Amino acid sequence: MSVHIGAQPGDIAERVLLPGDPMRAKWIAETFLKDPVCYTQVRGMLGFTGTWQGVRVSVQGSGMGMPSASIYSHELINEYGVKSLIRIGSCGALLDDLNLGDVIAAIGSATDSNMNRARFDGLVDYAPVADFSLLRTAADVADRREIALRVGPVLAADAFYTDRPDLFDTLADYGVLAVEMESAAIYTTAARFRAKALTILTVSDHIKRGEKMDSAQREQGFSDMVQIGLDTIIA
Ligand SMILES: O=P(O)(O)O[C@H]1O[C@H](CO)[C@@H](O)[C@H]1O
Ligand SMILES: O=c1cc[nH]c(=O)[nH]1
Repeated sequence: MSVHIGAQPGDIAERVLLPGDPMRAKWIAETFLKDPVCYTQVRGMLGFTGTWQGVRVSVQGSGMGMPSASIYSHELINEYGVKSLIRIGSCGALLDDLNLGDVIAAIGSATDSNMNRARFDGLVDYAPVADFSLLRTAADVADRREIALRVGPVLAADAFYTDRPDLFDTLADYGVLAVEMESAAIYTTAARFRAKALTILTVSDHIKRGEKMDSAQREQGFSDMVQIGLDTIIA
């Protein structure tokens, strides 16, 4: 058992989906995995292992924000031997041509977090990026499933409630698709410890238009994202 995950060695698969919400982890495990077993309830951050098309896959809640996501990705890789992580998250769209329910793969992750500035003494603006093989597989899977997948950069923000919404317009000018709160930390941790990571997101809110998903849209949109994530992680 690690500090934040109550699993024994071998309980967690080498391939892990990482939703922020532990209840989404439960829903994914119960809806998609065969024979899911809950291996941790520490802090209510649920984790499950089952199989998808005969391959062992785990689904682990990672919480909200980069400190939390860093803890779970660090322990999964370093204490449980996890090799591939795919974040399965919700996001707020910044571009006009994105709509609720659209699915995004984050090729890179700009961030206002200070974590990487501290790592590099403020001397380098490290660029957290997706693993290319996972990204290419996700694009192929989405094509095969006839799900439109928008690939581009996102912002991993420290604050959900921001005092600087004007920065979203500037980021949109630079082609940043959406805002969420974990991808930069997961990409950085995976790079540091030689694991593969990808972030797939469903647009749950439109920042400029003030739109929000209702529960039915959320479920259908999240199903598309989860199926891309599962097919990608077992490839
Ligand atoms: O839906 P999840 O995966 O939690 O992701 C998004 O939702 C949370 C904010 O509501 C943040 O964690 C953000 O990144
Ligand atoms: O971080 C997030 C996630 C969903 N929606 C947002 O507006 N922000």
